Formats: sequence, C-alpha cells, structure tokens
Amino acid sequence: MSILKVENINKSFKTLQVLQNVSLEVQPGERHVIIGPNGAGKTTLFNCITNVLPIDSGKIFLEGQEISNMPSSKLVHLGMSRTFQKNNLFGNLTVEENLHLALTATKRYRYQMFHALTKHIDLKKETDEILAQWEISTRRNVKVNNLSYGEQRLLEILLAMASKPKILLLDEPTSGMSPAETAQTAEMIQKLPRTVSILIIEHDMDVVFSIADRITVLHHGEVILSGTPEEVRNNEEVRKIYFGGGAKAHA
Ligand SMILES: Nc1ncnc2c1ncn2[C@@H]1O[C@H](COP(=O)(O)OP(=O)(O)OP(=O)(O)O)[C@@H](O)[C@H]1O
Repeated sequence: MSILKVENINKSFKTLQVLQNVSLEVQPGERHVIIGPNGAGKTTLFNCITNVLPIDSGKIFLEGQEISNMPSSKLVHLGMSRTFQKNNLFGNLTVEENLHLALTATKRYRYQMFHALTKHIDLKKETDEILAQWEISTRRNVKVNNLSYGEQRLLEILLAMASKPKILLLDEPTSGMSPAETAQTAEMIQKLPRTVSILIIEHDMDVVFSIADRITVLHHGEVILSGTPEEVRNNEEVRKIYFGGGAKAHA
C-alpha cells in the first residue's frame, strides 16, 4: 500500500485554477521529487496535502486512511511532517531548545505536576540522541539567529524528523543555499532512514537526480508525468519545458 495517495485533487484561487486533477502516489521509503516551473502549483499542492489550504475536490489518503481536510495537527500525529519555504524556527532559542520544543509538541507533553520531572529527563535523553546523529550537534548551544542560513534549514529538517514521521514533506530544502550548503543538504537527505518516505519540492536538478527514486512533473497545475528519473530525463514534453528554448532548469 502506498504511504501517500493523492487522487484527482483540484484547487482554485477565485477564477485561477492552480491544481487540476492532480494525482500521485508515494510508496514506502520512496524519495519522490516534485518538479515544475515557477507557478506550476507545487507549494499549493503541499499546502493542500497538509491542509494548510482546503481542497475544492478530490481525495488524499495516508496509508489508506482518508485525510482530506484533516487538521494539520492531527496529520502530524498520523505520521506526516513538513517543512516550509520560510523557516519556522525560534531565533532567540538555541538549537537544543528548538529541538526540545519540537519534541514536546510532538508528544503533547502537559508537564503535569507529578510526571514533569521524568518526562523532562526522557525528553533530554531523546534530544541528546537525535543531536548526536547529526553534525549540528556541535552547535547545540548556539542561538538559531546565530546559525548560518544553511544550518537553519538543516535544523528545520531535523525538527520535522523529531515526530518520527512516516512521510516527510520538504518544500525547496536547498532554496537560497550556497553550492556547499546545497551539497550538504542533499547528503543529509540521503542519510535519512528509509523508514521515512520523502516527498520533496526541489529546483536544483543535480539534487533532484541525486536523490529521486521517482519524479512527478507539474506544469500549469497538471501532472505531465510521474516516472523514474530516467523516464523524466527522456520525456519529450519535459525536455521542452526544461531544456528546450533555452529555458532554465527550475522546479
Ligand atoms: N493564496 C493564494 N492566493 C491566490 N493565488 C495564489 C495563492 N497561492 C498561490 N497562488 C497562485 O497559484 C499559482 C501557483 O503557486 P505555487 O506557489 O503553488 O507555485 P509553485 O510551483 O510552488 O511556484 P514556485 O516554484 O515559484 O514556488 C501561482 O500563480 C500563484 O500566484
């Protein structure tokens, strides 16, 4: 069974139809990349999947359970986590404090009187364990505002992973990054365990082809093709959009 199934969804903003009968499936463990020119509807699709925006019609399933129009907070508890194009970090808190907060939110800790201390110790242990796995652990006591832009975006992925999601949605994780930061991010994504499926909007074609098992191409709100990297690379229509007429390759 697929982890995520999007079935014929439509979304309009007033008279502008942004998504037209969009369908796609993400299989367990798959790295599925969404590409498409500016304004193709990629972020809107993410916003519809995570119910930041309501869909007009169609259905969305997470592991076979219909989640269309389900509140975002509930989706996190069902195993869906996401990052945004702009980061959602607390700039005046440290790396460790941000992670601690993300874990707290995930577990719906209430800090009730008698359980607070044990829960706090468990949480501290989990924070340490997660940090130890990633290079950013050396920056654990640094305020987020003092991290580089690339480090902030990597931390965002780490926080989205704190809820141990079944599927992680990454919206342009490398946008605005230097080539070195982009390479580091691609490497981090490659290192994420296959227990998590990943749906990514990405514009850097080197990153796309280095991580994708499957690629869905959106153009004017419609899926042109969903296939293997090889199929996408060799598709005439995709070539025209991206590589024909001197067009710049951009997701
Ligand atoms: N809240 C909104 N209200 C009205 N129009 C919107 C809204 N959000 C997006 N749009 C329009 O919908 C279309 C698709 O936008 P979207 O951001 O989904 O595209 P995208 O593929 O993610 O583009 P980009 O690569 O530039 O991020 C665009 O024409 C955009 O102007």
